[in-house]
Amino acid sequence: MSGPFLELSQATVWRGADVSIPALRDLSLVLDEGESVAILGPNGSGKSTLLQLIAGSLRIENREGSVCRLFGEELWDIDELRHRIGLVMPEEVARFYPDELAFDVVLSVFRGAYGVVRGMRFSKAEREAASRAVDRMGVESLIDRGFGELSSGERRRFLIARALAQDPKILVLDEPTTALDFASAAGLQKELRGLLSEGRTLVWVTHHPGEILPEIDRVILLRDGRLFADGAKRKILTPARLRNLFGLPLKVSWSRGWCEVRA
Ligand SMILES: Nc1ncnc2c1ncn2[C@@H]1O[C@H](COP(=O)(O)OP(=O)(O)OP(=O)(O)O)[C@@H](O)[C@H]1O
Repeated sequence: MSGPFLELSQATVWRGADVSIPALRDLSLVLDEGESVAILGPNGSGKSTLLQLIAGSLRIENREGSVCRLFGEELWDIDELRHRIGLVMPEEVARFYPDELAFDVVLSVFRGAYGVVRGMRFSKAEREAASRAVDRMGVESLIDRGFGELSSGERRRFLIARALAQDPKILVLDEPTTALDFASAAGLQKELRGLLSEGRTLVWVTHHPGEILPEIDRVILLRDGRLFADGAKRKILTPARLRNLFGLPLKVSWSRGWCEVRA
């Protein structure tokens, strides 16, 4: 372990002007570098909001006793943070023009931009780092294709390559296997296990407990923007707790570190 990269204490986050309920409420949580974690919860429970807090792109309500520290700092430089934390969110796909070259999508991370990099200069080191990340995700044959021409799974791989190009130690993934077919999801899981074995830390939001990799032991459950449970997955993912969380009876079984949940 190398110390906390996120420290939240009584953190509340409001999103949107006309809302009466915060997206996260009084959340207290510590995430340590070296400890990967899966985050689960019903729709609207605040999972993506928490990821954006981790990536430094949202702020908490300024209240006495409320704290949000990233790498021990309450003020951070977003460019520096991007080198340390790679964020992949499904809605990023829509931020790129369909005719953007897939390789340019990867390069855009070095300028904190979403595409439109034609005309920008990149150093040899940046191009090489982008190529390494693309190779890593197995999409090198597609680099000259338009981003909009790619399948969902291919686009997802390019977005992960984009996040990896800056070699972050922490990778934050919002539902990375959504819309992927069985083989693509399994292939991506294999790549992500490889990243874990290199000592990277994954923060993985998922709707499916069955996707939680055996290497990831800690599970955080959110409900209505609050912390519902946090701990070792075998203690947390029990039928009683999941019934409480999702409001329906569920069966839970385990096999070699994988969890299966059925209605
Ligand atoms: N840009 C926004 N403006 C206003 N409210 C928002 C915005 N984004 C999210 N919210 C609200 O914040 C709350 C938490 O949303 P969030 O996206 O974090 O939940 P989630 O657990 O990731 O949901 P899902 O599983 O559906 O992706 C929800 O009530 C949502 O409506």
